[in-house]
Amino acid sequence: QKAPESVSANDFIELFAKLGGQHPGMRKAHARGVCAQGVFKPAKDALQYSNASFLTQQSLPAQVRFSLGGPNPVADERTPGTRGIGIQLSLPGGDKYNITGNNSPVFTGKNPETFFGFLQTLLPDENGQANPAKTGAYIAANPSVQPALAYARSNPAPASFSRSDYFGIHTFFFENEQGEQTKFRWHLSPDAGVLGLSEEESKTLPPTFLEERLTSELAEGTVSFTLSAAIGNEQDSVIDPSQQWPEERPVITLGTLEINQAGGDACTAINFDPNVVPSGIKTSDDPVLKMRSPAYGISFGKRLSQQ
Ligand code: HEM
Repeated sequence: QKAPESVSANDFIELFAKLGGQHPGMRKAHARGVCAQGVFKPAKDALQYSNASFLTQQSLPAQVRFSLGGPNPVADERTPGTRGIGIQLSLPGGDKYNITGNNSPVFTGKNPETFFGFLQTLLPDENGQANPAKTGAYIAANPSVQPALAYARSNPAPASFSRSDYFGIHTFFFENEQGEQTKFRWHLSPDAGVLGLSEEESKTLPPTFLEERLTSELAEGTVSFTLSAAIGNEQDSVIDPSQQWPEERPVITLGTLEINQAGGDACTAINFDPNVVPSGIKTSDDPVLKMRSPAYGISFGKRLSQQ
């Protein structure tokens, strides 16, 4: 029932394989997904907090990947659970800004150890069976996993990648000319509105429908999202991704993401590590955010060499 004292990025990669099998050449998490391309049009609101030069641009090219959480490359898309987005903006001068989030505002645990301990309870027992009692006991003993699990229970499977919210979860900072920092958490919301899949509709769909649905939506027009940022207060946690900030925080618009094409493999060679940020944006010391760099790096290296 206790989280391990320490875990490494490689421990995660090995645990993902134990939970979901070996899938050479695939991402070790969020294995199922679809590439997309579009443009990001920055809004000017954040210029009051940040000297990030990309905010003054009209439009930036965006490489995108929508995905399902977990290591299973043929995961059933009709079931509720994690959906993700990776966005890589290319800035003038060659810098990149990676914006990678999930359809939950909170993470399953206050640190990598707590998340790891939770995942370990999902491994089959010596008799090859799942042990929900073990998972239940762990959840009770580790309250920081509870908000994310509660959110997941109330969140139906999205009807489309274009009809889900995505959240950055971690705290980041805007930084201005004087080096002053303002903490924020980002949220990407679909301009067509959030829409969950009804049970009835899910019965009529094949296990994989999200790529085709996105492609047909794009045949009819652009799919767009608004990226916004909640501005944190003194007391809002910087390092704990399991704690949601209060709803009433002021929100500013960062820009609009317009997707205009999907499919292909342009995103295969992209590592959407969210620690890659341009000047004017800073990462926080959230230990989960920090763990993502080495974990994504290992997965990226392995999958590009067909491991
Ligand atoms: C300890 C915590 C975490 C670990 C160990 C982890 C691990 C991984 C790994 C290994 C990949 C595959 C990377 C690649 O091969 O390119 C991945 C992808 C991804 N992760 Fe995480 N992750 C963690 C936390 C998070 C959090 C907090 C979020 C959401 C805010 C998130 C969202 C995503 C998304 C959206 C992708 C897919 C990116 C793509 O399409 O390439 N992960 N993660």
